[in-house]
Amino acid sequence: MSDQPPPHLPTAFGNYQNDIYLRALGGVLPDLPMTFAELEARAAQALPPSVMSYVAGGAGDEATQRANAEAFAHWGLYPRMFVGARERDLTVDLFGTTWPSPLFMAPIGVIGLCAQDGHGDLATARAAARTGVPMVASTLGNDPLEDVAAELGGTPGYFQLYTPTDRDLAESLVRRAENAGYAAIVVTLDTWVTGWRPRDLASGNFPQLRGHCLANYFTDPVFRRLLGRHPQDDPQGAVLLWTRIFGNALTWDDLTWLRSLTRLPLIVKGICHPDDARRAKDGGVDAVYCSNHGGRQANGGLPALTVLPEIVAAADGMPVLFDSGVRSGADMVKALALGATAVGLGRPYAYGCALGGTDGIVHVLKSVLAEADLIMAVDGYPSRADLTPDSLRPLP
Ligand SMILES: Cc1cc2nc3c(=O)[nH]c(=O)nc-3n(C[C@H](O)[C@H](O)[C@H](O)COP(=O)(O)O)c2cc1C
Ligand SMILES: O=C(O)C(=O)c1ccccc1
Repeated sequence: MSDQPPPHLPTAFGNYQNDIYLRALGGVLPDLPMTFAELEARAAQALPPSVMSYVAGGAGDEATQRANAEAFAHWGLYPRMFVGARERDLTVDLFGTTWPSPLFMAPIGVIGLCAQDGHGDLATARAAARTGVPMVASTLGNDPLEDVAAELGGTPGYFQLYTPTDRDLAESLVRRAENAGYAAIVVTLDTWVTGWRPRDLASGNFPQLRGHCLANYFTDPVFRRLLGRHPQDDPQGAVLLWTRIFGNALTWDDLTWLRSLTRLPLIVKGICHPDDARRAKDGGVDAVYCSNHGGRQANGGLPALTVLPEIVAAADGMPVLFDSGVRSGADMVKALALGATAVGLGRPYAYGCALGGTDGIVHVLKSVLAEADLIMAVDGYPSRADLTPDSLRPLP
């Protein structure tokens, strides 16, 4: 059999579909799930219950978490015919770099624990290297940020900063990220304190308190100075110190300092009010990141997708990154149509990691991209620029 795809089947990202059908002709069926529902169900069987609870759970009765995903169903894409969208261009330029598509991996602090070997951060970076899908590496890694960066190949990585109370430690983390080659700093604003998470509370489950995912702190010279000894010599003291310095309730006055920390592009994550987007822009950030942390932090909030158009309007041409509730290529296309510059995938790739490490993540990324690409093909939107709010109609 020729390995050229039949001409009526898609090219580019949609090629993943060809791969699957062609392998099936050779008798090999996919061993990884093809839907989010199955991905989540199988991850629940593969992961230790404590890790599954932490990843899948959210704040309160998880109404906001569910609403994030359901918000996508309130929009439908108009199909357009006679467009001949034989080739799709999903590329996007961010801060002078061209990404192959607007999809990226959102920071997930316990991704390390999702992999069987405890190195999910490295698995994520390797998936980024294999797919070209950029990764935002969390402060809360199981492997040091330098080791993660070393696995990225040529794919861009951003470093997500949880701003500690100690400014020297914040600066040290940022300097390390710069030296390791990260291309932007993402400061997360909505998680200086942990939200009310009943699933984890019921089992007293908080991985960091057991010393997990603190590698960036334990390897940091400023952290070690504050601790006064090597973290290995005092693991309990090290975790205790972490609980004291982890979160800083920042105010707008701190933005000047944050901006002064780096010449890399600065992105603020957790922006869900247009006034905050405007003020962040005035404060010199390079992009805002519209997200409600996947409903993990505050229940009773607005779905992130619902506020996205207001954030895009307020950002007034500045890039807007988006996540919270993206489960499929269709979701990705809708977020783009509502004005997102780039779209972050969260829990789905964590489940992929749980089921197959790097291969599992690559499968999830390729599936989302293939579906998005095929929707743009079938519905006649050959490029991101063709996807506008007018491409969507609200459902009753
Ligand atoms: C298990 C888990 C850990 C997370 N850790 C971080 C983190 O360290 N830093 C951060 O900015 N966001 C973190 N997030 C939030 C994600 O970046 C993203 O906003 C969220 O997953 C989007 O929601 P969704 O996964 O339901 O689509 C985490 C999310 C999950 C599920
Ligand atoms: O679990 C999270 O979503 C997360 O990012 C976090 C990190 C540290 C403390 C609390 C929550």
